[in-house]
Amino acid sequence: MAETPLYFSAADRERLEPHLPPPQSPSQSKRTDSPPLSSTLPFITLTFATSLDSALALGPGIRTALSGPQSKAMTHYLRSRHDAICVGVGTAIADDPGLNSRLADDAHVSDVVSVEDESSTRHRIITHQPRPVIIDPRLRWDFTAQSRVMRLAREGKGLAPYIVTLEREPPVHKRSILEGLGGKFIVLNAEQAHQGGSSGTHHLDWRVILSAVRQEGLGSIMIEGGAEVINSLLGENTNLVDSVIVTIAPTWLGQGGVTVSPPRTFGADRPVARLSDTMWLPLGDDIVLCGRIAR
Ligand SMILES: NC(=O)C1=CN([C@@H]2O[C@H](COP(=O)(O)OP(=O)(O)OC[C@H]3O[C@@H](n4cnc5c(N)ncnc54)[C@H](O)[C@@H]3O)[C@@H](O)[C@H]2O)C=CC1
Ligand SMILES: Nc1nc(O)c(N)c(N[C@@H]2O[C@H](COP(=O)(O)O)[C@@H](O)[C@H]2O)n1
Repeated sequence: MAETPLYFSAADRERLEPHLPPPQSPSQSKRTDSPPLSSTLPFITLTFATSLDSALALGPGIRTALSGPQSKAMTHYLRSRHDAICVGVGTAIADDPGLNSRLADDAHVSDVVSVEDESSTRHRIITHQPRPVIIDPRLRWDFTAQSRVMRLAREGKGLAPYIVTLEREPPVHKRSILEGLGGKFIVLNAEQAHQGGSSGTHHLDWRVILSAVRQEGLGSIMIEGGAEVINSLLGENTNLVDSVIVTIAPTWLGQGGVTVSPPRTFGADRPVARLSDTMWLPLGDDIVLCGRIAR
């Protein structure tokens, strides 16, 4: 079924600009005073949609629409303004996500081409697509050529993922699907990647993950989720985060949801993290909160 076109106005783009990475191509932004990209890490935007009770989804494995059409368009604009889009394997398994930008072309996006899908229907799409990056240390995601992100890559509407893993020898048939579409496995060195040097856990040092992303030539990354990813970045890795953009939907999902609530890294008497330089952008029924982690 055809999706409603996603439009994001020029005025709202201007308001978001101070919270976005430096533009990489002329069509991505009008901003010209951008600082140079860090050489070792990409610009990192943490972004997700939450309910009023801090839930990302109704429950584990349940794909849950929180964003309305306007804030969804904002997210797809963000996708068009980053080189990469990252989710944990839990999200890849639960959602079978597309992880592309499906923003409708308009006067403000010049990177537009016309493509034909498998049913010979023509679509106009933007050509700057983010590279999906899936964090999957033990290769739990049993993707196929029909997984949504692979189909979109095949149709020229998105890019095939880079899968960050510790598994040195990913299955040959998986490698062939991935590489046939332009994706790849990024195999990390287990000794370097384990936080605290303990290779008994599957918890990897975000700095190592993100350096590997940067080494692929990706200068900016939006990290969308899910809960485990967001909680670990807000809990003990806030120093890595350049910008936070949260869509708040006026709904309560109720108990049992997949929630954002980072661990108390500084003890029980201090907040874990707080935003400064905040900007609130109402979009339809939702509100989008932008800010930086207060240092
Ligand atoms: N509302 C929203 O904006 C979003 C909602 N979601 C929802 O979140 C849910 C999935 O969340 P979770 O189950 O928490 O899964 P998740 O997507 O956070 O993935 C967790 C898994 O990723 C891997 N991982 C993450 N960080 C790692 C690290 N530092 N080192 C090594 N491995 C790491 C591990 O294998 C871990 O089990 C889904 O229901 C999805 O729909 C996901 C993204 C955005
Ligand atoms: N911004 C936002 N709003 C919601 O309501 C959501 N459920 C999500 N989820 C994230 O978007 C991914 C799905 O993307 P596709 O539409 O399949 O491209 C999902 O996997 C979450 O990362 N985000």
